[in-house]
Amino acid sequence: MKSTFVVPDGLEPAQRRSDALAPGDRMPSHNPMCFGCGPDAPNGLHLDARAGEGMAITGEMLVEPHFEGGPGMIHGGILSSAFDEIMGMNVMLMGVTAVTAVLDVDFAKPIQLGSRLRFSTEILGTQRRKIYVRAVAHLIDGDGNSGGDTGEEVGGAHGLFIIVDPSVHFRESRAKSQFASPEFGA
Ligand SMILES: CCCCCCCCCCCC(=O)SCCNC(=O)CCNC(=O)[C@H](O)C(C)(C)COP(=O)(O)OP(=O)(O)OC[C@H]1O[C@@H](n2cnc3c(N)ncnc32)[C@H](O)[C@@H]1OP(=O)(O)O
Repeated sequence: MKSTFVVPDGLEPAQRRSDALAPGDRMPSHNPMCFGCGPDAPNGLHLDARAGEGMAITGEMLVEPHFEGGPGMIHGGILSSAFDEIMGMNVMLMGVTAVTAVLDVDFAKPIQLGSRLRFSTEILGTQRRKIYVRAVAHLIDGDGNSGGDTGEEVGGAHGLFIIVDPSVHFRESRAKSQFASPEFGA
């Protein structure tokens, strides 16, 4: 992965919450209307994420026709959103609420509409409220059911997430949401 993102030395290892999902379990959406993972978001990415081993998760996504940027190609903002979401879901393994402060994306290869992408992401470590995450995206091989990451690597990303108190962070915005949750202070 090509990147100028600096991951500091001496990070603390991230701790998986004691009741985190088992490897292979589907990760629930944190908000049904979320553009990235929400099943009810009409034009969303509908990322399907699974818990992995340790501090890793995986996710899959179909590059839908309405994700077009250049002719026949994925829009760069869509790939960025997918990385943002899958890394944000990765952070949920820790049992904290965190928001993205920095997103660094390597658009390594063009991605055509109709492709299926597989994301692999892991938490690199923490420093106070900061959580450092890295992800890569591969094309899923032609048979459509490999589920592996043996296809071509088409992108990579780093994210810096900051732990927040959801009842404070979403206090003013939550009334605008179509989804109300006690976690957001509703
Ligand atoms: C179940 C519910 C799920 C809830 C949500 C799950 C979402 C999943 C996926 C989607 C994720 C998103 O897109 S979230 C949406 C996009 N992101 C946002 O809207 C965030 C908007 N920005 C903010 O609200 C704020 O800037 C924060 C919260 C990120 C930081 O503000 P703060 O709380 O005042 O913290 P602050 O003291 O400034 O910084 C804390 C530490 O982070 C460092 N830091 C802060 N920003 C940066 C930065 N840009 N670059 C480098 N470092 C930074 C500081 O130096 C400091 O380090 P040190 O002094 O400790 O060294």
